Amino acid sequence: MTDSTADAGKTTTGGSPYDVVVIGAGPVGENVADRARAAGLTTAVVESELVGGECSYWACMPSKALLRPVVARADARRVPGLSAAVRGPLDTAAVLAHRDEETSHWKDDGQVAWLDGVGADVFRGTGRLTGPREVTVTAPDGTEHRLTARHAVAVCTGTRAVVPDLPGVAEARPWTSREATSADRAPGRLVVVGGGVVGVEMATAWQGLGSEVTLLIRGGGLLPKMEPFAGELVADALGEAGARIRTGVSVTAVRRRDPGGPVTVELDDGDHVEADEILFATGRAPRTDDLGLETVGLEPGSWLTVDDSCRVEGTDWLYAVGDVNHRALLTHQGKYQARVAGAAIAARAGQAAVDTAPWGAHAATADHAAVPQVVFTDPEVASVGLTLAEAERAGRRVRAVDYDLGSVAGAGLYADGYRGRARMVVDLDREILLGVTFAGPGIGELLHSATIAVAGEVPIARLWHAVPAYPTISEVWLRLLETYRG
Ligand SMILES: Cc1cc2nc3c(=O)[nH]c(=O)nc-3n(C[C@H](O)[C@H](O)[C@H](O)COP(=O)(O)OP(=O)(O)OC[C@H]3O[C@@H](n4cnc5c(N)ncnc54)[C@H](O)[C@@H]3O)c2cc1C
Ligand SMILES: NC(=O)c1ccc[n+]([C@@H]2O[C@H](COP(=O)([O-])OP(=O)(O)OC[C@H]3O[C@@H](n4cnc5c(N)ncnc54)[C@H](O)[C@@H]3O)[C@@H](O)[C@H]2O)c1
Repeated sequence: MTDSTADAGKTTTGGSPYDVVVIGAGPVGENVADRARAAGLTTAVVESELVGGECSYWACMPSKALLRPVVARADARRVPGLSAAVRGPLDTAAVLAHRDEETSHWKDDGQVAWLDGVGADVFRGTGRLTGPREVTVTAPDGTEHRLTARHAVAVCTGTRAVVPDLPGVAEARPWTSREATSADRAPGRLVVVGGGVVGVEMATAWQGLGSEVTLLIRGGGLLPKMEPFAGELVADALGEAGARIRTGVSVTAVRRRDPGGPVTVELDDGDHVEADEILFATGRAPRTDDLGLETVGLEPGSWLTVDDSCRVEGTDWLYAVGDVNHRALLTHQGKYQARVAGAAIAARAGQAAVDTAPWGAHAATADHAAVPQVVFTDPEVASVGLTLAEAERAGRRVRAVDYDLGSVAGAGLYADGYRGRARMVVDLDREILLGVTFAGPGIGELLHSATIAVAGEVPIARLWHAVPAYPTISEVWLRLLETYRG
């Protein structure tokens, strides 16, 4: 590992230029560096917090560690002969201790060692663009180090949580996803604002770990970007678990008079809710406000618009990969973009052919057509591609085919009284699938079959020959195809 070594307050210029400089060592920056190194390009990576990024320490990993026992218990409670054995509460302290293990106790030695292993030089500090192909790193001790890039700078700085600017919000010290994933105890009462993925996952986790959760939704339901039945099934299960869900309400003010005391949440219908903590799960903003974008003619604080090779429009050297380009705010999709962008940087550096045609080696085409996502709630929700509403908005001639998952033999064996639903959105002109959504216990691992069908544009006539094993939940594929064929 290389560190910035200049005297405090001084600026030093790095030795020879690197081929590639990556700003941000989250999952995406790590993978851009890996691909660049694999192509033989010298690579520097700049990280201001922990190598591994939001995903490893305050997002995917800790949230799933909190959710796993909650969902496993809900599943077990639906198995005859097992349910009585899992009636009691979870051991919250043990769950939190396991979460701490999964985050390596918020230490990044393992991930730094991995980057060392791929041969990238790691610079600790905040990276800022100070001109074309130039990044200045300010180390924690204030020293500055200037890096130059021969071929590419890749911005992989991710996002931060957005907290609405409401009266009293700063004094109330609300939770964002960071506190919700790293808290060392379950609050007695937790208000969650926002019914997107973070809101429903964290409501599920903390309700299961012993908090009394109230979910405040300004719209009509949960998970508004997905098929409507997904949010309805999750809302039913959250309600049965004891959470309160209030739709059509907005928070107007938050008050916490005593720093150790309760928080009062004022609502636009004149009512209020009292709680011990309030979590704002109200979306994300790009971490580009302090990135020196103005030095290269771009707007500070903006999402970085890129082409399909993840190159920022109007430049031939600047790439923006992962959350920061706003294409698909998911770890696996950002890592896919990193593989594409890394290959494109290497091809352009070597003046080799660049294939940015749809589904080409240097085009992140799946971002438009086949983004998979699993929401790890009870029940799980898994989707890929377009919803019916999205396909209709795009002007496609489509038909939605639905099936009650509870009627599949494998689902009945999985859980007593299994509740769930599946939908495939069929492109009637090409007879391929544009999107698939499953909502039900244990369906997360089913998703990749749908991703292959959608990304592969597998004709329905051929899917008919992909025979699901009996008696698994995946037999829903057969039922969907039979329903389509009438
Ligand atoms: C609660 C929660 C749960 C989630 N769960 C999932 C999930 O289950 N599955 C999934 O696919 N996605 C999930 N996501 C989304 C996922 O976390 C992001 O898509 C992913 O982290 C994006 O990776 P990234 O590398 O683009 O950005 P990040 O992970 O945000 O990493 C960016 C890195 O850049 C660094 N950085 C920022 N600015 C600078 C700078 N100027 N100089 C140097 N370094 C800088 C940051 O410190 C950080 O380490 C979740 C998100 C949240 C909030
Ligand atoms: N399992 C997963 O894959 C997973 C888990 C968590 C997060 N993520 C990703 O992280 C990203 C961020 O998730 P998120 O849930 O923070 O964002 P989101 O955009 O999905 O949801 C935010 C919700 O908050 C609502 N909202 C915004 N401002 C509000 C306000 N002032 N008052 C009330 N409600 C308000 C929005 O209408 C929206 O429904 C998403 O893109 C998501 O895909 C993925």
